Amino acid sequence: MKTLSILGSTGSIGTQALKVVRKLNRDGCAMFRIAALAAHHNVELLEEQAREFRPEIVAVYDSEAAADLRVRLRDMSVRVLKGMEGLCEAAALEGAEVTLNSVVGMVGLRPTLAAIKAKKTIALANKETLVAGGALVMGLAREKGVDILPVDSEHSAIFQCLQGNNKKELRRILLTASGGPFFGRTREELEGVTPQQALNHPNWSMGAKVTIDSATMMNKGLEVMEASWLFDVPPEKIQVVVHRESIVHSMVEYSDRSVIAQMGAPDMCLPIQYALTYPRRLPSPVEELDLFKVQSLHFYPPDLNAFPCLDIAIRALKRGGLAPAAVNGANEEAVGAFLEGKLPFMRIPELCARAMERQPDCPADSVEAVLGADMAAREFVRSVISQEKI
Ligand SMILES: NC(=O)C1=CN([C@@H]2O[C@H](COP(=O)(O)OP(=O)(O)OC[C@H]3O[C@@H](n4cnc5c(N)ncnc54)[C@H](OP(=O)(O)O)[C@@H]3O)[C@@H](O)[C@H]2O)C=CC1
Ligand SMILES: CC(=O)[C@@H](O)[C@H](O)COP(=O)(O)O
Ligand SMILES: [Mn+2]
Repeated sequence: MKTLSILGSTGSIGTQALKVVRKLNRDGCAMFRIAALAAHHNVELLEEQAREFRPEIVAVYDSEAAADLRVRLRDMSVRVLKGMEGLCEAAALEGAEVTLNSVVGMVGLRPTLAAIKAKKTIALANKETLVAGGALVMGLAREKGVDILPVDSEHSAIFQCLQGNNKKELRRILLTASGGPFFGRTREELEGVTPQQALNHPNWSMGAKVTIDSATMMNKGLEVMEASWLFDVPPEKIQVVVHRESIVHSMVEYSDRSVIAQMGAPDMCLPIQYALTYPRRLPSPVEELDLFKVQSLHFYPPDLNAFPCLDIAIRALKRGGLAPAAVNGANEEAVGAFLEGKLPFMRIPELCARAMERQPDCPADSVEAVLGADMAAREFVRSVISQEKI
């Protein structure tokens, strides 16, 4: 029996994680107990999940929503917590062995650190945590002897390709990117795209923020940073390869030029389940890969002119310090504004680049420093939007 805390249980990754748990428990392959659930404000779904999985605590970031949930669950013996404190308590709950962090955004940083301090194994979907606070997270994980198991599909693929091989003999990582809904378009053709068009990912059904990141290719930039921290590989050894079908989830090349790929149907249940059952491989709800149906796989270099976010993120990683936190904060704010119709699509990269330039060179050596850079970048984006009355 493995006991789990799931942060972001109402989201795309969170609900698929509960699907995996439900199926494995029903099949009797592995038994999971859910000790804690957490989300922002979706109390309808949290109530449903709490009644099904009977956790000890449910954390709701929004205070009013927490009060509402407390009333809804008054017939149950469950503690309903609120705010960042509640999120951190859910992440570090005594008795839980694995904390799945699948909240979206920088808000995931403190709970990740709280879980590592409490020596939980971390199943990490929340890439923004590593992008902005990679040095803190990986440093603390090393100090506490805690495993960070990747959930992001490409990183799970790389992790799987590394099993049984010598990391010292790794030559490079080939990180695949779908290219998103706007693959093949020029920069000019991207000027007027709408949120509805950008939310139309060709291969994956995901939350809104990561879907827009895929459309700008900032997602791949964030993933280069995530891979660099997770596998301790410099940016020069990570090559982004556009692969339209999202069947090859990533590859690693060794010194002898052997390239090992991890493939499968594009379904997040697979990497989620591998992180939860690692090192075991159990039957999953993922459909069989039918190569006769797929027939051909395509690979292209990324177009950095049409998708400058990828280049901005790689430059931030090379610069180091608080530059990635600034880019990430600006991106979160700009993506939110784009989704609300307040910012044109191609201004996302422009504002991220400007936020990075404004960020002084300082080490990312404390949570306060990282959150400060994040906040400054967000304020910068907000001030540009309000001054220009976009
Ligand atoms: N979806 C996917 O297939 C993939 C996602 N990822 C990464 O996983 C993470 C989650 O993505 P995804 O599931 O798509 O996102 P969703 O938008 O679908 O879900 C986000 C989850 O985070 C919760 N949340 C948001 N803000 C807070 C907060 N302040 N406090 C507590 N909980 C909060 C939401 O709660 P509520 O519902 O109440 O708002 C929801 O449960 C992201 O970092 C993404 O990049 C990585 C690879 C694939
Ligand atoms: C499923 C997953 O891991 C996403 O992060 C995915 O990679 C997004 O697709 P892109 O390759 O288009 O960014
Ligand atoms: Mn990914």
